[in-house]
Amino acid sequence: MSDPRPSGVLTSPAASSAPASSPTAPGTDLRVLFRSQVSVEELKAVLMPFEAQIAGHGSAQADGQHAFLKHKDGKLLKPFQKPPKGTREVAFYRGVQASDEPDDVAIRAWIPRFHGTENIGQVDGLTSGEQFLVLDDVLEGLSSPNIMDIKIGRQTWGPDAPVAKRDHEDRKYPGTKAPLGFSVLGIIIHRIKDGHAQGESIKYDRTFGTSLKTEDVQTIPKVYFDVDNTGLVPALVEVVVSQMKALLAVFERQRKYLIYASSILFAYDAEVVRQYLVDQDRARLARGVNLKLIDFAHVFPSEGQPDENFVSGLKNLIGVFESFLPEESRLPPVKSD
Ligand SMILES: O=P(O)(O)O[C@@H]1[C@@H](OP(=O)(O)O)[C@H](OP(=O)(O)O)[C@H](O)[C@H](OP(=O)(O)O)[C@H]1OP(=O)(O)O
Ligand SMILES: Nc1ncnc2c1ncn2[C@@H]1O[C@H](COP(=O)(O)OP(=O)(O)O)[C@@H](O)[C@H]1O
Repeated sequence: MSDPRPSGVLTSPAASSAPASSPTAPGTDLRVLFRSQVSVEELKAVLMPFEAQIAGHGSAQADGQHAFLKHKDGKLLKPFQKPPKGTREVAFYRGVQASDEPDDVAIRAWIPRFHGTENIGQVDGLTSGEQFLVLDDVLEGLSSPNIMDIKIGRQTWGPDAPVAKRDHEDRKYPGTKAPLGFSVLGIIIHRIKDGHAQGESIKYDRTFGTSLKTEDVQTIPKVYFDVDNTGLVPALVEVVVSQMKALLAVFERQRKYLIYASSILFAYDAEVVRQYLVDQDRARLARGVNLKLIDFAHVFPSEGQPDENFVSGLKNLIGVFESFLPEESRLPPVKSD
């Protein structure tokens, strides 16, 4: 991947959603950092490439340009997509975070915390900046994160999409998108070997998901939980399934949004699984699993309708994971009211 680190900084208070009196100490808060003119070297000392970006614009499996960045303080910088996608995504994060409506409060628990936007650009007198969303990193605190990005929905385009985009999207991931309503964009795992979680990672790029046949969908949990190497750990699958069911319950209830082309980002800590295999501490195992919904470039008002496209895709995905569990460990179905 080419080095996506910026070559300079553009201060842009107008683009930031942070209050003018950001309370964090200088040097630890992005808004403080970007308001003062800092050198390229200072900037490179606090911003790093984000190696765990599976999919999306700027990922290694796309063009590697305009990629996510990781700040030393743990936050992620996601490049702002061209309008209307970037503006829609920012409006969604702001709306959900500012609202007291029950649907928003429920959804808030399932999306990364949003910390406003920032601009980074050239310091050359005539600046041209790149705008970023500042987000919590779903992988924060996981020492050997095993991650998977699954886009939910048979329809992955919004009502504003031209016919060519609809057709192009509808043809992708043929084994899962049309028949089941989800697409595996990629997986990264850290293998547990000789009693420890390895630093080296194994990556499955989008060709895993695009070439997956409908009859082979059980390969998804098999690969993600590295079953050929670790064996099946039913407690781990149970925690993941119970989080998926809790997310499903929120989406069966909510009547505010139609969310197209968003993904569930699955994350668990292979190191925590290794410890679980030694001491069977289920509470710590559960704390080592984190599922969040990401990518809100195609969110539209639902005007009182349920988001059937999202709900049916997620139900099918839960079915795939559940049927991977031994019969006796399957969880009861979620009640929608
Ligand atoms: O080729 P495109 O133009 O449809 O690019 C897709 C992106 O659309 P955009 O260019 O932003 O309108 C598209 O972005 P959106 O979902 O439209 O935001 C995805 O990144 C898609 O990749 P995948 O389906 O997630 O594997 C991208 O698809 P691939 O590049 O993987 O085909
Ligand atoms: N909050 C986050 N925490 C950790 N990783 C993330 C987060 N948001 C996105 N990612 C990573 O970045 C990739 C692309 O994210 P996404 O929001 O889908 O970008 P795009 O809008 O360019 O498609 C995901 O596949 C995931 O690996």
